[in-house]
Amino acid sequence: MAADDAVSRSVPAPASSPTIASPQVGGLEVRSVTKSYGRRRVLTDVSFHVPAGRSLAVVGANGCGKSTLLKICAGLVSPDRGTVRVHGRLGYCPQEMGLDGFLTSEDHLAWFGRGRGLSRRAAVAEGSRVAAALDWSIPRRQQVRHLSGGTRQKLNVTTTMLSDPGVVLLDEPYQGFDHGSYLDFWGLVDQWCDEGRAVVVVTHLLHELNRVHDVLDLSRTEVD
Ligand SMILES: Nc1ncnc2c1ncn2[C@@H]1O[C@H](COP(=O)(O)OP(=O)(O)OP(=O)(O)O)[C@@H](O)[C@H]1O
Repeated sequence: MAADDAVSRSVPAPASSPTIASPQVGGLEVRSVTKSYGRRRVLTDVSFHVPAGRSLAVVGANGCGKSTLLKICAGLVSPDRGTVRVHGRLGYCPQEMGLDGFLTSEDHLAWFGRGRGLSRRAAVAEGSRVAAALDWSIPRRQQVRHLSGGTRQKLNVTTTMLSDPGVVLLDEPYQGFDHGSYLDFWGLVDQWCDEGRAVVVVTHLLHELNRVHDVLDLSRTEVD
């Protein structure tokens, strides 16, 4: 594989301190990414750049490759060609939630927080701040399988932010949110940009495109 074809990402050293760090400044550069599944070409020569403090919405018809593109950016799927460069720590909020129904929300925060060296108490405190911004008060003992779908999705977003990512990848993250939480979510995107993060949101909601800085329409593969 030629150097230019490799997926490269900068991986930060593990946090040595359990204290809460200041927000990461991040950026994402995608160049000429092409991907097929078998004979089916899903992405052709996709390029874009999300600098620190900017947000990008990825839109397009069902099956045009939005989730595949995000998985490539997250390093979960390899492109056939092209490069992805991630500056800063990466946070990925997948469409299929990686939650364990028999654990509580606090267990999840402690679990994800360990990746950054946070104590359970610090992880719950930090997670509670994100949750509060989504108008959610984290229940102490309820197992995740007993939460509503929208509430599980809030936990999905909250755990994503526990790594204090510089680059935030969100795949239709507001599914099941009530209207107020949905508006809160877009307010959070603004806040994350103000903090210097680079934010990518896969969305079908075209009337919200004025909430982001840039739009990548995979049906056309151009950045407006
Ligand atoms: N692991 C896989 N193996 C084979 N085909 C796949 C795989 N993952 C996705 N596909 C196919 O690739 C195409 C793009 O899928 P993808 O999920 O990226 O689209 P999408 O734009 O996110 O769709 P949606 O808007 O419905 O969520 C689809 O035709 C899908 O069936």
